[in-house]
Amino acid sequence: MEDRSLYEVLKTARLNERCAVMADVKFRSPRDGELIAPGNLDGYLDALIEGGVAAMSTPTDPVYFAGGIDLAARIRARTALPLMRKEFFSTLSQIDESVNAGFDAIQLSLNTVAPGQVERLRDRAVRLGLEVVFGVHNEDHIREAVSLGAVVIAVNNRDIVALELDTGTVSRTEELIATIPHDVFVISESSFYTKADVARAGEAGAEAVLVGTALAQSANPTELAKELNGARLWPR
Ligand SMILES: O=C(O)c1ccccc1NCC(=O)[C@H](O)[C@H](O)COP(=O)(O)O
Repeated sequence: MEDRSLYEVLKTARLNERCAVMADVKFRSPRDGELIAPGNLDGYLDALIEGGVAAMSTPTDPVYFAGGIDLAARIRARTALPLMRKEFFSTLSQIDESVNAGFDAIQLSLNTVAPGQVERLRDRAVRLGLEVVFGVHNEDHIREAVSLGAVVIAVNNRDIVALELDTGTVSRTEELIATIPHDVFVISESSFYTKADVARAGEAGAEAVLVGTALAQSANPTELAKELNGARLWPR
């Protein structure tokens, strides 16, 4: 029986008072161009695992992020860590596809999912056993996520609607986190480069950070992951 769970990773982080590091396996980004060559994927994943990342995500959008279900399947085959899908979700078939590809969780970013679609997508995901993370970028999104019964909220420090071309930093998480109920786990996403950035997320009370570009651009992703790991998580 599968026991991979992103929720469990976040619960453990809270228990141990240590901010977990999640790796976003992002092949390209609109801001930075190519990040991971598909030919280097297996070695890159092994380096992340050796570095002690607690979970992974991957954007499957082919247009802006050069991702895909085929690449996700390669990630799934290489690691037993919890794996979350990032996508511009709009159809129920994408949810079914996520299960078939072996994802454990999906992120429904409330600024990208069409109004009225969120409940349908969430209900299908829950019914099929996927964990659901609500992606937010402002207080309105947080209110909406809470009203939808969120267990996990991901604060994206950058604006995905602007394809993350903006200059958002962890300060967005610091500003918004007080409006998130204590019993909801928080992932702070995007713009993490240094140990000091992760320390700020931990001090704000985020159970995890999601790191993509910095790991992909690092000459030594294993060492960087180790360096980012272990930040103190302060109670909210
Ligand atoms: O966040 C989404 O909903 C999303 C949907 C489709 C494609 C990509 C998406 N997000 C990408 C990210 O959030 C970032 O890649 C991730 O936080 C890592 O950021 P960084 O460390 O700054 O590369």
